[in-house]
Amino acid sequence: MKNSNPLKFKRAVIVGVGLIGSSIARALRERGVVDRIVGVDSDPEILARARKIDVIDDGFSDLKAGVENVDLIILSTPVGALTEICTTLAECAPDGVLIVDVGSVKGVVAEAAKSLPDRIHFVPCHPVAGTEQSGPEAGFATLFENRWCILTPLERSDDAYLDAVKQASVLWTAIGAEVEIMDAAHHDLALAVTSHIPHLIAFTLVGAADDIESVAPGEVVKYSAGGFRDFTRIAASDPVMWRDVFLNNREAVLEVLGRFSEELAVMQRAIRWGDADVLFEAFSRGRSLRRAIVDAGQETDVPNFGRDQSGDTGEED
Ligand SMILES: NC(=O)C1=CN([C@@H]2O[C@H](COP(=O)(O)OP(=O)(O)OC[C@H]3O[C@@H](n4cnc5c(N)ncnc54)[C@H](O)[C@@H]3O)[C@@H](O)[C@H]2O)C=CC1
Ligand SMILES: O=C(O)C(=O)Cc1ccc(O)cc1
Repeated sequence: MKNSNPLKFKRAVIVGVGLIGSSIARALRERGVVDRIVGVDSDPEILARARKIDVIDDGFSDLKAGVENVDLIILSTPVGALTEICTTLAECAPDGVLIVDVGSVKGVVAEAAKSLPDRIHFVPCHPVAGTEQSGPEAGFATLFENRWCILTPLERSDDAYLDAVKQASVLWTAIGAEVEIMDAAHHDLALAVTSHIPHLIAFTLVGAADDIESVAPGEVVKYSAGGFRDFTRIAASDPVMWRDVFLNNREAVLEVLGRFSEELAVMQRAIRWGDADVLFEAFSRGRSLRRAIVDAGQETDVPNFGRDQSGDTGEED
């Protein structure tokens, strides 16, 4: 089933037809990269919904049935499901097939991929693009445009595998992403800083505000200011997906959390003792980093960011 043209696949299967899976399906279709897209999902209702909006041509609850005759497999389930999926694919994936995943953690994916024989080419990937929403209706074709996709190739150096890494890279480029290659451990530490801990802080802050809400009923919602609203958007992210991220990136997250707690203690002390310089210095660093991100064009401009009511993006020109 090997496809000689990296930009044209005959039949792709999306395993997990949610936000990311459906966004990839839409993007692949729009760019003419695949002829036919089938979906596999453990939830039959998701398959029915995805078919209704034409994200997939056909749907299967059974992974074995779904991967028949495919030349591209895209795994877009929560990361906790990947080990079992790989065990199944080891038996039933067609020879020479390219597999990519989209998981937010990569060390665990490399472990899961160890069950696969070398006749199957799995290239772990992480598109660093998304929203707080879930499900097939939430996806959109432009999600990956001008966003990074990090590839963390397995420790294989045979030609067939190196070719698969190139194909994966071309695939992401074809749907608008910029590709970077790094090792899985580095990825997991970097993303703990830039994504996992920020989500943990948002979940914790919003949870704490909800507790305080019971002291002053209605006030958290009534007086929620822009900053808090931004946190609530992030805290609205899928609980299954994020449970799996924290269960599977424990070491890196705990390392970064330790550093964060130290910084928080410094701020606590500065506030207690009225240390204006420490506070000013810390807040200035925050502003500079934000400017660097905006200048690099990495600020997301996706719908439903909860900013449309006031029209205020909180952005400086
Ligand atoms: N949401 C985001 O912003 C981003 C998510 N990711 C990664 O993408 C993956 C998917 O996330 P979303 O699309 O947001 O989730 P989602 O909840 O929208 O979709 C996940 C789908 O997988 C299905 N599923 C769960 N277990 C399954 C199994 N064993 N077999 C088949 N289907 C199964 C669910 O029924 C659901 O339809 C996760 O691994 C996440 O870490 C990566 C980048 C961004
Ligand atoms: O919605 C947001 O702010 C995100 O940060 C989306 C996101 C979630 C998980 C990822 O692995 C990558 C991107």
